[in-house]
This record gives sequence, structure tokens and C-alpha cells, in this order.
Amino acid sequence: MSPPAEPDTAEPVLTAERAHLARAAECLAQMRTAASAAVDAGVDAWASERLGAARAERLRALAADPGVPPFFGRIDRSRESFHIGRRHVRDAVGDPVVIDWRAPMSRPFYQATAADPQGLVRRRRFGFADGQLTGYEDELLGAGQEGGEFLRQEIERPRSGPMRDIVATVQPDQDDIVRAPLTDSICVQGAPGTGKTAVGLHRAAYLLYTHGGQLARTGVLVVGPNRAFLRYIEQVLPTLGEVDVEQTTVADLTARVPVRAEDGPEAAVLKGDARMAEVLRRALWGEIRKPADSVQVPLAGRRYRVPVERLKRYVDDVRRRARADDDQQMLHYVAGRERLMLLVAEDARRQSEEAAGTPTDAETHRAARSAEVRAFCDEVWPVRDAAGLLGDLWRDPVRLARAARGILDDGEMALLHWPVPPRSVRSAPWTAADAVLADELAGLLERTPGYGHVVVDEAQDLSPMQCRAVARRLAAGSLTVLGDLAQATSPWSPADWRDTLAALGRPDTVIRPLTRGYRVPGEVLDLANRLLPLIAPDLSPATAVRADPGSLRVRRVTDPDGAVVQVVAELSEAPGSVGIICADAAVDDVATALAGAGLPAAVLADDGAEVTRIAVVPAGLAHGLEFDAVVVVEPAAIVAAEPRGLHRLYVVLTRAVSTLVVLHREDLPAPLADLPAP
Ligand SMILES: Nc1ncnc2c1ncn2[C@@H]1O[C@H](COP(=O)(O)OP(=O)(O)OP(=O)(O)O)[C@@H](O)[C@H]1O
Repeated sequence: MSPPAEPDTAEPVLTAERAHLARAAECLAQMRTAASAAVDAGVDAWASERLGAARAERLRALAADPGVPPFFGRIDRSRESFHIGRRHVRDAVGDPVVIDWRAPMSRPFYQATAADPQGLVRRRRFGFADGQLTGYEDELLGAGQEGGEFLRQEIERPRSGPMRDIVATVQPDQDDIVRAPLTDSICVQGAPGTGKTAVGLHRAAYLLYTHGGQLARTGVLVVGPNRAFLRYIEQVLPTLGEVDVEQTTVADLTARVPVRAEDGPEAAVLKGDARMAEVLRRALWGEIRKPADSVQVPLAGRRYRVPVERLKRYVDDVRRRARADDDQQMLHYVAGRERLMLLVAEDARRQSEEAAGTPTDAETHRAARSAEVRAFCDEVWPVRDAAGLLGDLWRDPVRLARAARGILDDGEMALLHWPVPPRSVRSAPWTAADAVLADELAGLLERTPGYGHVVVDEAQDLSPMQCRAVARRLAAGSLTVLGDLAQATSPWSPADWRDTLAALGRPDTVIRPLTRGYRVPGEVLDLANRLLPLIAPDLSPATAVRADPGSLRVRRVTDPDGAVVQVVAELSEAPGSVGIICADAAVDDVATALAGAGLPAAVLADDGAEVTRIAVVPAGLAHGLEFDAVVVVEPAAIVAAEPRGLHRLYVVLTRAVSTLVVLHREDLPAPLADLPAP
């Protein structure tokens, strides 16, 4: 690194760079003016509308966030230099002023090292405060110098709200994943804080830039574990200039029934089991009956009898096409009914033509919709909806047994049964797992529109049926799967990524590890890593990129609430966020204690409300979040609260960027028990 701030050498550089910053801001403003002045005159109304939409899109992409400077870095080759920013900026004659970070030309900024400078003599990273350029770090790669201080400062910059992008400091191993080809599905197994979420979001932005045309049509979907998490990450893609990515949870994706009840653990596991897919498939196709009678089809003023043997053949033909495994090839149930109606009407048309009639297409279609043909289909291929059919299965043991014979045993079937029949489908005691099953049925009834690329985060916690719900949204597209088996807390969590990838319909996906931990200081990571031999013996522990001897404090206390108040009061004096993480059942007590002491802490809920600077976090919602300082209250209670409590504790202990304080009255869980006294 070149000397950071010798005034005599730094000042001229800063002056020149500030001038370039001002020029880039001006050019960006001109590009925005030009885009808004463009006339929306297409050759017709549709073309005008499309032009208008494209212009609006460009304008939104150009809308500079005042806090986001037009560039963050620069690369120098022997004879030329380029500034790198979140989006491309050019001057009035079209010459580049800033290169988009995703352009191939920007790649050496992320990949070059002192050992392999890739033609760069210098890499420069800029520091900003309140939109002003305040400093820079040079790495003279050609001369074998490499920095790292900037990365450290960037990670430790206090957090005050939602997650930030890492576009200025993406590291080479992360960049490889971000820039992998669109056709590649990738599964990133990464320890806590290795940047999985950041990498997944930057990959979405990279793919949209590189394959804009294709993905604008099919879209990109980001799936996260809950709304609190989505709220936390939702600003990253817009700051990268991508405003059209859909970000959702599996629960929202599959909201087919109003969820008003909770399954017991056994029922939840069963409902998430991949065997349920076959039960549901059988249940739906079991609705189809053999035709018992001929049908009289009215066509062009006459009636034609279609005999039962031919009706049977039509039903069989349609059923066969509906059996295709591939969702894209398969004839879905609703379309199958339509097809059957048409086959019956076409039979009548052939009879008419044999008798020298000439029925038109319109008349044939009318015949297909006639009351007679409908009544026949209602009998043999009834109209069904997902919630209605699922409710029938849960209400009627005979019907369930017919669908589940040889797949589920009697005890399992009993777990699914509603002992009290609900008054209506809407008022039934639907659970979250039921919603996923209803979505599976909806996917058999009609084709689910697919995205060109899906990023699925915290994927280690998806049940096989949830994986199938995600896979249905994938069409022919590719996947980025992000997760950590050591952080798997759901009862169906797999021991091997292969299970998840198979359920996601992409069994051959390459697994790429990320092992350098950016978030958590070494001392804190060492503490959490003590749990690894028990929770994920096959995973190698991550190595922290930062060490900070003062970052970990473990204290035995007699009055945990009082201690929380005291620690939070102290931590909240420093800038940055503070998370107080405790067992879900203890949240109210902790929040009351903090409120009583006048500390402005809000309880984090799964309702999508913004994460506040000081937040009381139920351990169950801690996945994926981070805070500058974290107070973990009573680890033993967090472990005792659930079957995979040690995994949960591992998640909780790895949320801190700068400081972790562990407060306990009870003994610490065994792997942490022999810690040296503070
Ligand atoms: N290259 C980087 N430069 C700067 N900060 C980084 C980099 N990579 C990761 N980080 C920071 O490290 C933290 C952790 O990143 P992220 O949340 O993406 O990790 P994760 O692997 O998804 O973690 P978890 O498994 O706990 O959910 C974030 O604050 C992120 O901004």
C-alpha cells in the first residue's frame, strides 16, 4: 500500500480525483436529462408504450442515490486508467468516464493480485464520507504491493440500517462466483459471514447486466428465509442499479391458503417430505373417472353421439401426456380438461364431416363448451382447486388412504388428519407446510411461470417440498443456492447438499465453498467454531480475515436482565447497530427490561418492519442478520428451546461484526464451558 495520507503527495491526488468525481456526477446528470428528454414516439401505441417503459427503466437505473458516489475504484495499466463504479457513465461524445463494475474490463479490479497483477500497475480504492471523497488506498500491484486496510475499514464501518453492497471490495474467490456464466447453477457452502448473501445479490446484478435482454423477459427471483431478512437485504440490489428483481420468501411464494395454525414437529417434517409430492399427484389424478356413458354433442344444429369406448380412449390419451415428468412438457390438469373437451367436440366434427357437414372451428369450439360436454367432463375430469382438494384429503381418511397407500403408513396418515372438520376451506386450520403442499397441487393444476435465474438464500433450511416450490419457479433457468449446513436449524435440514440440490431439480449443481470469514473477528469465530465438531463434523472451520482481541466478552451474571441493560447502555454509546439475541420465549422480558431503563430497543418481528439500530432479536429470526455489537443472552436457554439448538447457537454467536458479549446465569453449553474467565 502506498503511504495513505502524506499531505504533500495525497493532496494533489485527491484534488485530481475530486475533479474527476465532479465530472462524472455532471455527465451522469446529463445522461439523465437526455434520457428524460427522449421522445416516446414509437410507430404505434404499443411501441410507444414499450419505449416509455424502457425510458422509465433507464431513468430509474440512472437515478443517482445522493449517498452513492459515481465511482469507488480505479485501475491503472501502463498507459491508460479507468475508474470503476456502480454503473457506466459516459461524456457528451460517448467516451467512458466510469466503467460499470460488471463490464469485462473491470474484472482485473477484482481479480488482480501482487502475484498475478493481470496487467495492472496500480489498483486504487476510494474512501467517502457523506458523499465526499476523503481518502484512497493504492496497491502498486506491478511492484508486488497489496493492501487490505481498506477492506478492513469497509467491513468495520458502523452499520445503521439495512445491508450494504460490497461492490468496492468483492474478493477474488467471491468474484469467481459472482461472474459465473448464467448457464451454471452454483451451490455456495459458506461459513457465517463469508459473504454468501452479498455474493448472491451481486451475482443477480451481474447476470442482469450481462444477460439483460434474456433476463428482462424471464426475470430474476431472490428467495430469503423470512421477511425480516428480506427487509434487511432489500436495498442492496437497488443501490447496484437493479430495481426489478423480485425478492420474496418461500412463505409468500406459496401463499395459497391463509395460514392460521402451526404443525407439531412430526407433522411438519412429514408435510415437508418429498413423498408428499407423489401422494398429491395420485390424489389429483385420482379425481379422474372412467367414462360410463356416451355423450350427445350438439354441433352446428345437430347432435352427434360419441360412444363410451372412444371417450375412454380420449381420457387415456390426455392422462398419458399429463404424466410427463418435466413440468415444462407436462400437460397440466386444467389444460388436460380443456384438451378432453376439444377431443370430444372434434369427434363430433369428424362425424359431421363424414356426413358431408362442414362445421367451422368456431362451431367446434362452441361444441366443446356446450353444457353436454361440460357435464361429461364434470363427471370424469372434475374442476378442482388446490385448497379444496388438500382440504378433502385432510378431512377424509378414506380419500387420503387411497392417495397415500404404499407411500405413508397409518401413523403418518393419522398425523395429517383434521379431527374436527372445518366449516369452510378458508376457515380451516391451515399451516405453513400446508401452503407449500397446496402450491404443489397448484403446480399440477396449472403451469407455474418460471424465472430465468433464482437465488435462494439460507437454503440449508428448506424442506424437500419447499425446494420443489422453488424449482417450479425455475423453468429452464439456473440457480444460485446459498447456505451453510452448520447453520441448519429446521427439523428436515439435510446432512448433504446433494439432497437439497436433487429436490431443487438440479442434482448436478457444483458446490463451491467460501471459507474466509469477513464479518466475524477471529476470537468470536474461534468460540463459535467450538460447536462445529458436534453440529457439522464434515465441514472445515472458516478462517477470519480480521482479528480483534477485545471483540469477545463472556460474563457469568446473577441478574441477566440487569446485566443486559448495563451492557446495552454501554454498547449503544458507540456508533453502529446493537442486536440483543435471546431465546424466543425470553424476548418480552428482555425488551421490558430495556424499555424500563429508557433504552430505545424494538423487538424484531417477522413482519418486514425495518431492523432498528438497537434490536431485540428472537434467536429464531437471527439467520442472515448482523450487528456491529451483539449481546447473546443465556446460551443454554437458546440451545434448550429446540431440537437443533446447538445449530441455532452457532447462528447466534456469528452475528457480530465488532463485539460479542455473552451473558449467562446458567452453565454454558458443554463445548463452550471451559472458556477462560474474562
Ligand atoms: N468482500 C467483502 N468486502 C467487504 N465486506 C464484505 C465482503 N464480503 C463479505 N463482507 C461483509 O461481511 C458480512 C457478511 O456477509 P454476508 O451476510 O453476505 O455473509 P453470509 O455468508 O451470507 O453470512 P451468514 O451465513 O451469516 O448469513 C457483511 O457485512 C458483508 O458486507
